[in-house]
Amino acid sequence: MSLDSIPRAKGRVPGLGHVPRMLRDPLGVLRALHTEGPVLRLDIGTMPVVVVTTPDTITEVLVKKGKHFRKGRLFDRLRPLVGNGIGNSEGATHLRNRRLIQPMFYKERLEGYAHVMSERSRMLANSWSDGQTIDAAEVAGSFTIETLAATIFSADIGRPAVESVREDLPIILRTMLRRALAPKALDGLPIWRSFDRSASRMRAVIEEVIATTRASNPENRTDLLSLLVSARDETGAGMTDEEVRDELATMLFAGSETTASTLAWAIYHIGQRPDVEEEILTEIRGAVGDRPVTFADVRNLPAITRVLDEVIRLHGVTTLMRRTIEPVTIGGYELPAETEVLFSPYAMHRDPDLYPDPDRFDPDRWLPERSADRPRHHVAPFGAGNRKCIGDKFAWLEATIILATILPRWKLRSVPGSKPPTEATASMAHPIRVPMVVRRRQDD
Ligand code: HEM
Repeated sequence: MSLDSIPRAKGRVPGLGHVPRMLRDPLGVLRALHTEGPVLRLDIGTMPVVVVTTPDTITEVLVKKGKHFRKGRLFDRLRPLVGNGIGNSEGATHLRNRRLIQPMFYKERLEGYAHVMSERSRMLANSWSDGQTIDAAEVAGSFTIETLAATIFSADIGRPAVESVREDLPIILRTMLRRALAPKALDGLPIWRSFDRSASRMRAVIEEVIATTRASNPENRTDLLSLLVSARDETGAGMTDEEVRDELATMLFAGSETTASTLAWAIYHIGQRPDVEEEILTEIRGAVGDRPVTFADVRNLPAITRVLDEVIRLHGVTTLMRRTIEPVTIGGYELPAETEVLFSPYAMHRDPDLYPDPDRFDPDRWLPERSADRPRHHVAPFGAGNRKCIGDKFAWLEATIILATILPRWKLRSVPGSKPPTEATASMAHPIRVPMVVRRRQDD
């Protein structure tokens, strides 16, 4: 069994395969592949990767034939950071640890995190001055990293971890995707050293905080780390320090850039669309008024949810991968064991066959009357199947609370003359800079 029958993607260079094309314009290539066929072969150096581009073939990989797959190369190469956390572990270990972690995202926990999110959103809103220019990408980046760290680590003992996360995580995120896609032969390059240094520093600091938490009555605390340290499986066994460290690093990695990018794009798009902004403000006035936004308010703010759903359609996760563990047929092609498979939620969500006028920001696509007939598997910003995102509700909660807190106080508009933000490729198609001017609303 070989991959020879699968059509090759365009733009292959002898020896390097499609790497030059991918590194030059990764997002453009991912989108272009959707016009080349449902199943394609891409060569990363000499390693073949099968790309699946349609909702049906992606669902085959993630759900219908999911048991024939493991996580692939992209995730292997994240091990220096996330070890064997649930994003990376497999089989019984994944199942056990996912079950132990899941309760941390139950409603009663989210209610508690919502307090932290709401308080931090008010602090942010109070920190601006009228007429100030901010970079919404930077603001969203620090806000989500610090809020995640504040919900993960208890405030008193987690400070060193929060500091390290704030310094090191952005360095790691900047280098991550390129490192994952570059051939292994390039591993020794000095450009990766900052990734390795930051990853090991962050892991060392997290280890220290775990030790302090274990020694400090974690049963009486409600932060995520204390919950992880106290969690027990059905045999009564808990997680080792190493497991806890890997799960924390996984949450920090999986939960920060993703949410930050969504938030920054939401602020940008709302600033471009006064009609959408007005709809949101009317809703906030009716549902929340002047008091702090709570967990219970979020379901009464559907106009914000529609904006977030549209933002994640336009600017979502760029690349995910799997590896076959045994021969399996996908899209009519037989893939042998150990085949690397790649797919892009970003490119799928911009496919004009699925979303007419795909580059247009149109939150009304998500109105019940316009989305009711859309097949569920055409929408996969958080993945699907047993590896679906565990933090989707956390992310939407945080983004909704911050938007509902800042928008009634501040009007945010792009700096006059500034160009639309460029999409950079990390795990998300995140905006590089989003310069915005903030104006106090009562001065309108
Ligand atoms: C806009 C925000 C987010 C997006 C778009 C997003 C997207 C995703 C996607 C697509 C996956 C599936 C990966 C795969 O199939 O290979 C995933 C998994 C995961 N996400 Fe998220 N995520 C977001 C926020 C978060 C947050 C806030 C957290 C934690 C606090 C989180 C934690 C995780 C974890 C632990 C996994 C691995 C789950 C497993 O393999 O069992 N994510 N995420």
